[in-house]
Amino acid sequence: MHFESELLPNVWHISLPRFQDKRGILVKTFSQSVYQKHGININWREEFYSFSNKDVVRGMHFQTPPADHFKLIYCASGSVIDVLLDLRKGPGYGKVAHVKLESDKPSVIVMPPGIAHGFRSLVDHSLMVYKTSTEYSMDQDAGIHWDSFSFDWGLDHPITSDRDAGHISFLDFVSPF
Ligand SMILES: Cc1cn([C@H]2C[C@H](O)[C@@H](COP(=O)(O)OP(=O)(O)O[C@H]3O[C@H](C)C(=O)[C@H](O)[C@H]3O)O2)c(=O)[nH]c1=O
Repeated sequence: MHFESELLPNVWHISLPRFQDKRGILVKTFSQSVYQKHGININWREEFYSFSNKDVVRGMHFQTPPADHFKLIYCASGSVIDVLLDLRKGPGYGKVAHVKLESDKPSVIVMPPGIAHGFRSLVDHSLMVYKTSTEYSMDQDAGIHWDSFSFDWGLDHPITSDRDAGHISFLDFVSPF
């Protein structure tokens, strides 16, 4: 595992080893000792996954305190443009980072509380896997409208949930982080 870079302060992009042979492929996504060496020592409490078809946009999601959490994500199949919006008060507030996640070149993103996360699927059946450091809390499940901050998703009419279409604009957001 190679800790590539900090996409935003304390947001890690980690490239993963990918072992291929005539049977197929094996990818290791998490190793406690390797992560601990880089100061990432999280008690992951939940894991879940989603499939998304081409031009689906999910996000921008985050959990507010006291359910705010660290989040680990990776694309196990397909490819997405992953987008991160910094909601933490301070000089980095509003900064955006994005990176292509694809199963052919596997990598993981680990983000701390205060980062809104979303992605655009580039193909059908993109499989996104998540770990979080808190258990899901519907009352603290919040979002910012995907098209309300400075990022070009490359399309005007993505497939979104009604809920995501109704999130507040980033301009109206007041950060609790
Ligand atoms: C995450 C979660 C969701 N749900 C329910 C809530 C909704 O009724 C339904 C779908 O949830 P949502 O529309 O929030 O799913 P996504 O839009 O795929 O959200 C996910 O993708 C974006 C990009 C993220 O970063 C979020 O962390 C992640 O939750 O599952 C639960 O009951 N438990 C859970 O832990």
